[in-house]
Amino acid sequence: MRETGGGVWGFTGSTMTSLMFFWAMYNQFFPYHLRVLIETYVYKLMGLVSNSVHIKFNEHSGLKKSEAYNSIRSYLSSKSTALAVRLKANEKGGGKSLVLSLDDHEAVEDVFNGVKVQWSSNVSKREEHANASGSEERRYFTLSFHRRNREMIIERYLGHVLREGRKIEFKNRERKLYTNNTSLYAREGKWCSVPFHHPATFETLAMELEKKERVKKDLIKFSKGKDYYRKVGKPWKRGYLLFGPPGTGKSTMISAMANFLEYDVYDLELTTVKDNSDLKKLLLDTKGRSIIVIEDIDCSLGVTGQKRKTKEEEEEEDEEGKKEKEKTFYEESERSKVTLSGMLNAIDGLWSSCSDEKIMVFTTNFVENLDLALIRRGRMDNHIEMSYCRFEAFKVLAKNYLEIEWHELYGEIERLVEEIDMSPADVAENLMPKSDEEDAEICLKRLVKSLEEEKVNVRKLAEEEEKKKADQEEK
Ligand SMILES: Nc1ncnc2c1ncn2[C@@H]1O[C@H](COP(=O)(O)OP(=O)(O)OP(=O)(O)O)[C@@H](O)[C@H]1O
Ligand SMILES: [Mg+2]
Repeated sequence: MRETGGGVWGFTGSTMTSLMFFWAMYNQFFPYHLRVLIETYVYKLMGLVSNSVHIKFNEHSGLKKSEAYNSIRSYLSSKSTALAVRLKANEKGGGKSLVLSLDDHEAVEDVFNGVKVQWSSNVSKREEHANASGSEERRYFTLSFHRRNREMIIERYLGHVLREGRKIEFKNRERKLYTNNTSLYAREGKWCSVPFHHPATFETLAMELEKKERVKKDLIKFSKGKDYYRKVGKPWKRGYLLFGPPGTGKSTMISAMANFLEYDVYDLELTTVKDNSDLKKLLLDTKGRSIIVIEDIDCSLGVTGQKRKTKEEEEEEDEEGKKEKEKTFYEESERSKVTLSGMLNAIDGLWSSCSDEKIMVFTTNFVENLDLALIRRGRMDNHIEMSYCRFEAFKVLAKNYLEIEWHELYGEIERLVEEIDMSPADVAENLMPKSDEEDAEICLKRLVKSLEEEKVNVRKLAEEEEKKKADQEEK
């Protein structure tokens, strides 16, 4: 692909300047309807004498922005940054970086399977009516090629351009965190988004390496599984249940997953969902390549009928007990009328009605409180336990917070963390230097002290428990 702003046509710089001057004058002084008439006849004349085929791609199709136009722009931007002389710079991520694209009235050549095509970026003024965006400028790309290649270009090249363009668009887009929390910013029953910039990655996530690798492999398999899911007749979705005590990294893991796959995140706050039908609408209103998260789902399941039951409890369950399942998730919340069955329907309805790549994640501190129907495989396919900080996880945290791989205190710390249950959040807090004077040794010693104190506390509690038991037995 090479730049054809002037050289390809064999024009000298001054001829080019004259042509551009002529073009500007033409746009300035000829009324719109006259230009349309002239252009129609010029095109017709050119069609009679030329072997070229031209396809026009408008920026707007009807009231909407054309997705094809956007994909073509992204495709051409990847080509033209290296070759075009005149580029346009657009801000991305609130001005943090720039995306370059082909400037107006600029053209570039592309080669596909040995066939040359030319793309030009055009803009014309339209005084009569403003277009859908309210602007009076009408932008479009024109693809020109020899008529003998018509079939190949239309059937293969265009598909290639749109596919590649979409990939680039996806990479360049600003990722988003959506919320339906009305008390924050969203309108009731609607998503509202902010830029998603969480720094967590799998490298900084503290957990057993083997488990971490398993999760990563699972995610890669899922994201590349479009054809596989189609082959086996399954909607392209996957559910994850993250469970474990507070501060073990469940929320951090979600951010790491989103960063790893470059997905958007939808944080679904069930308490603000009015009823089952609103829940369904919200879920259907989510885009593909996203993670839909319901945090602390155990807190939403205060209804006894929804808990996992023992055998005796199951036997005791009468008709009334069964009806409990239809009770709202949020008895304490007067607004939400979302029920368990509504939730199950929304999840299944969502998955079966749109096959975009979507991941749903539930987190809970008390997995035993959840209804089996909610977390059965097929709904929540992968159950991941986030556990207390053991030595492998500690090493990751020490690397993150202190930038060290080894220290003479490691032996003692290994013995302690394997014995004492301390969450990665608490370990991380101990490892974080509190001032510039604190070095790695001070932080590690603080951790050792904390772990030993915890050990004493645990022993004391166990002794008290035993004493209580003994007292009760005596009575
Ligand atoms: N496994 C981990 N790896 C790295 N950092 C962690 C991990 N677990 C916790 N942390 C640190 O502790 C903080 C709290 O962790 P996080 O919010 O992910 O825990 P959680 O399991 O979601 O807790 P909760 O059950 O209370 O929601 C995080 O901001 C992070 O800094
Ligand atoms: Mg959390």
